Amino acid sequence: MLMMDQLTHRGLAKLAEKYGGLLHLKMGFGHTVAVSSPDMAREVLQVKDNIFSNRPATIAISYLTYDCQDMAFANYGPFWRQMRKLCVMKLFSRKRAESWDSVRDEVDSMIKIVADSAGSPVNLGKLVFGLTHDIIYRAAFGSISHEGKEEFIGILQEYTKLFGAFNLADFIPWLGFIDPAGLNTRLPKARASLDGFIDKIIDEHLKKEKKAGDDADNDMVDEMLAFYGEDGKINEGEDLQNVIRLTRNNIKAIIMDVMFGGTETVASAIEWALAELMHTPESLKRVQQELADVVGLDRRVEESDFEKLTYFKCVIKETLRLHPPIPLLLHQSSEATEVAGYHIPKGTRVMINAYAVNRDKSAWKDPHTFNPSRFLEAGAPDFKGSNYEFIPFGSGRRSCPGMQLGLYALEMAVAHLLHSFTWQLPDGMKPSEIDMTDVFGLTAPKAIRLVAVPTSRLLCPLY
Ligand code: HEM
Repeated sequence: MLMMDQLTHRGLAKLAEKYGGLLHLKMGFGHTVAVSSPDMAREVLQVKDNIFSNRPATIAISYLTYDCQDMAFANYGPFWRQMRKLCVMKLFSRKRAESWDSVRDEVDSMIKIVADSAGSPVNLGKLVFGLTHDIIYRAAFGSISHEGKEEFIGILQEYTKLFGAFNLADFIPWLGFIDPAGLNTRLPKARASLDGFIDKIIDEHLKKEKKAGDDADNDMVDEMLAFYGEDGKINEGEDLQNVIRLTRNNIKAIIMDVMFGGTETVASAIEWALAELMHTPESLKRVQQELADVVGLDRRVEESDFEKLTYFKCVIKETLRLHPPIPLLLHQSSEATEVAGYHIPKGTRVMINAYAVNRDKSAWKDPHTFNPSRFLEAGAPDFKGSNYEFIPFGSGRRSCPGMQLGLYALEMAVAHLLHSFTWQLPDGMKPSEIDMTDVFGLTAPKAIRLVAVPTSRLLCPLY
């Protein structure tokens, strides 16, 4: 218990250097195992994927997800399977134009903001966190006016704090009365705020009359309301319309999954990509030269250019390797099993350290150096889930269902910021002086926001 402050992605990576890729920690009454090497990650995420596909839920997570009525925290089983199908086929599907449109529109708005600030320092970190909140808020609720967004972000921030707060009762249940963080009062208050906020949105959507052919404008709440039923039911079967009935709690919990899955992850990756490029000016020069050669300076970059932007794609991969937005993947064993000859009891909490795996020194040359060119080599690993030395989106059953949407937003934002502007550090700061530390939470964003001065680079108007 006295090692709690070492149980971050960095602390566990350090412990793994001493004790190896699989280490056991006994905390209170629970067993925890940390996985830090590609071989061990393969054992857990591929060989024993069926056993390690549950999620550990703390008291706060269970309470805030209405007893795991969502997808991200539901245990593996028929309920999770149908919820995941709903997410993949309906909510995150490329066919649902609203989400992808919201990425394009919000990136456009961001470029306008930056263009208007040309010549002055821009807090890029703050800007891109605002961008991803706007994208996901609009994809979920369809409200272009952003009305109520600030209130909702306040609720999200309290949820993030509550998810991450240390609670002794998670380890020693009968010590729940020792509550220094005030969780026993903060949890009901936070959930009541969310109830008030989303119930209102659901009611508005229920009242809204839909005209035939409106489907292309459906937001995520519309999509889920097509499966709405007061009593709720989830059965096995192929035809989702017949087997799924979602309650309000399901809808609220899934909205929170999307908010947590899709905002900080993408924002921290955008900020890290820009920070790493500014930290290594030769890479920044090379990627901007590629954009100038492939796209030209007389127009803005478009999605159709991406496949020709080979080095740019390597920059995105190298960023996700060094800074996997979710550094620790949390799984739990559903039965007793063995990994590499070691006994793992049923119910063991398993932390797969994507940060340590992506920097494993037997898999990567100079693992801590930002070197996008490593991905130009033939046979370089990809992040689709079958190379266990590179797992920014996880792998197997619980891997990220929002990968396509997340990558789209990440690539659009970084490509536009790099192609449209030249970036300089403020007040004569040197690249080596950029603070490259991170903070540990559900994600691992930059500890100190990146600030840089833009100047327009294009010969055409930006908007
Ligand atoms: C760069 C962007 C993103 C990265 C790097 C990322 C990464 C991940 C990772 C590592 C996991 C956990 C895998 C595991 O436990 O083994 C995950 C799960 C998840 N992600 Fe993403 N994600 C991104 C974007 C998104 C977006 C845009 C959404 C939705 C709009 C999303 C929704 C989810 C959900 C719902 C889960 C839980 C899946 C489950 O438990 O079955 N993610 N993501």
